Amino acid sequence: MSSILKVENLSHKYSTAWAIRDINLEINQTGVIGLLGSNGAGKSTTMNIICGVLNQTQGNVFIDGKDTRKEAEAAKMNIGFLPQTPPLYPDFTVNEYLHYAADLRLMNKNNIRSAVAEAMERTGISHFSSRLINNLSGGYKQRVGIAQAILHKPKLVVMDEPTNGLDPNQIIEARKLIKEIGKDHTVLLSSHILSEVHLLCRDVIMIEGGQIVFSDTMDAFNNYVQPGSVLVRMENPPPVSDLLKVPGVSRAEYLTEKQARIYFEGDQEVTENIIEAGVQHRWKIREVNLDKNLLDDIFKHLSNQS
Ligand SMILES: Nc1ncnc2c1ncn2[C@@H]1O[C@H](COP(=O)(O)OP(=O)(O)OP(=O)(O)O)[C@@H](O)[C@H]1O
Repeated sequence: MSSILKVENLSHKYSTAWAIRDINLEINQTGVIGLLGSNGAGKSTTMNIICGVLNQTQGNVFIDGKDTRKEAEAAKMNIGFLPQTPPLYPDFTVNEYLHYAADLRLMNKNNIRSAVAEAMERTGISHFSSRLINNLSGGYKQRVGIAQAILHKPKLVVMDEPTNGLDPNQIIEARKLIKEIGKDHTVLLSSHILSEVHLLCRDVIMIEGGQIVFSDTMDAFNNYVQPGSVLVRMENPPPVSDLLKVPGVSRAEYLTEKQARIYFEGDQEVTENIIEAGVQHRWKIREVNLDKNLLDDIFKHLSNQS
């Protein structure tokens, strides 16, 4: 049987500089696979090539055994793509837009109506089907973006930083939906947020400087990475004693008036606990990030090993 995704010696050069070099990957199962890397690591370039939006300089991509260059149409039947900026038309209603997306995918006309209804149902947007996309919140716009990516039931769904720009509540909802979609699709999700990859992914591929520096299961990754702290920025910051009440938090300190460094041990769900406590107690969390220095250390550590 063909792999769902196979990438062979993929390299890409923008004008003179190589953005990615010799990327090799093979994915055979459903589930969420994280493509983790810092800004500029080469995630979007890799994803854009996989999805046929960008032509590679060298190498091959096969989706369900179909070469994306030689059999582009057949390969695209099994790809759903949510780019960093979802390709939405603000003047369309949700229903019109999804019908249009189905047409673009050359779906059988007889199946479109039921496929659109199913995708809306799955992403929780059926009640907004007649609403103009322009009038939706960021979180709902993202759901429409996800709906267009799963409309034709592709084997592979590629999502480029899907929680970027969402508020903490919307992030929780989007992650739930992505996890759900991973149950019966292969989802390749890029992120520079380590805690997000921890929460969602079964396997992780780490890319740095355009090259893969790690590719294995989440469990194997955890042996390398012991995230010990997150940085949390809040509009309405509580006293340290309240932060310590969040399950899993071992220590907390304020770096500035509104930014705390929160330490934890072992529990990968702790960022979710912090976000939930923030919503409950109205701390108005604006940002939750793994300590940037720590992430850089991990990249350095992994890069040196390869
Ligand atoms: N259109 C372009 N022209 C020239 N260089 C580019 C272009 N797009 C990306 N690059 C460069 O290629 C490298 C990889 O960028 P890419 O956008 O793939 O990284 P990324 O991991 O997705 O980063 P981010 O999280 O910031 O989107 C970077 O050095 C970037 O500056």
